Amino acid sequence: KEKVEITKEQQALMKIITDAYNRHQIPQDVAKKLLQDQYSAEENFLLLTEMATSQVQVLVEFTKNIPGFLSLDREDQIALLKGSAVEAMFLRSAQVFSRKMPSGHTEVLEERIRKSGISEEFITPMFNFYKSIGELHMVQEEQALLTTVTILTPDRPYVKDQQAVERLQETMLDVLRKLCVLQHPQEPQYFARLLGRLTELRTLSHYHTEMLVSWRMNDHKFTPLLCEIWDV
Ligand SMILES: N#Cc1ccccc1NC(=O)[C@H](C1CCCCC1)n1c(-c2ccc(Cl)cc2)nc2cc(F)c(F)cc21
Repeated sequence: KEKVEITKEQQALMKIITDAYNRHQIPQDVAKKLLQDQYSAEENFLLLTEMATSQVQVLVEFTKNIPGFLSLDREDQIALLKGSAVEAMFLRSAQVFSRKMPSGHTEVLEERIRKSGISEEFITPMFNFYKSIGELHMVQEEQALLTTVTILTPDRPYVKDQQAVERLQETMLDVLRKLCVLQHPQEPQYFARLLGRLTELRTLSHYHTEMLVSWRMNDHKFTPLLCEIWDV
């Protein structure tokens, strides 16, 4: 049984990424708002576009702290951001949903989201994903590294130097793999399960345009940044 050991450099890398991930989070907590009041479909849609817009802004700031990201070709940096923004948003939403809350709060939050204006057909796949993320009980380092691995996906549209992105992603995957073995020694398949969630995440993200345009209201307004990032 080979001894899994995180090197000093990998330890430093993990700290940089986890600190940046925690630093670059949206200030106002959307879960708290949703738990406090019930909003109309219009108000919820506006809240979503505000959350998503600031989520993209914090994502840009976060990527600047990924060692090696700024050394990538500038256009490839943009392609990676554009290609991962929706997945990062659902990953963040899943992590918000999976947070430990006082008893009964998760149920209220789920109910509020079910009634927020999202079309029925997307509710089940979305909550299936959220619950499968919750079951993993990720530590914050795993959450930060999983988001980083998602951003560093080489086969996003328009990425020119895929090898450079692949090298960076492999560096992060190696740290994540070791961390999973050390954090979940009783579950050798944990790392594989974690990566399996990224497949579910990509599938869910394919629905995002449909989810937005089918929000139960008329006249869906988007911010210019969201028009850039979302295919709306
Ligand atoms: N965007 C975004 C975002 C960024 C950071 C943190 C949470 C975010 N998510 C959000 O604000 C939305 C709210 C926005 C108001 C109306 C109800 C959903 N959201 C989503 C959800 C994101 C997208 C799409 Cl199409 C459907 C749903 N799944 C959530 C799960 C949670 F537990 C949670 F609290 C909030 C959640």
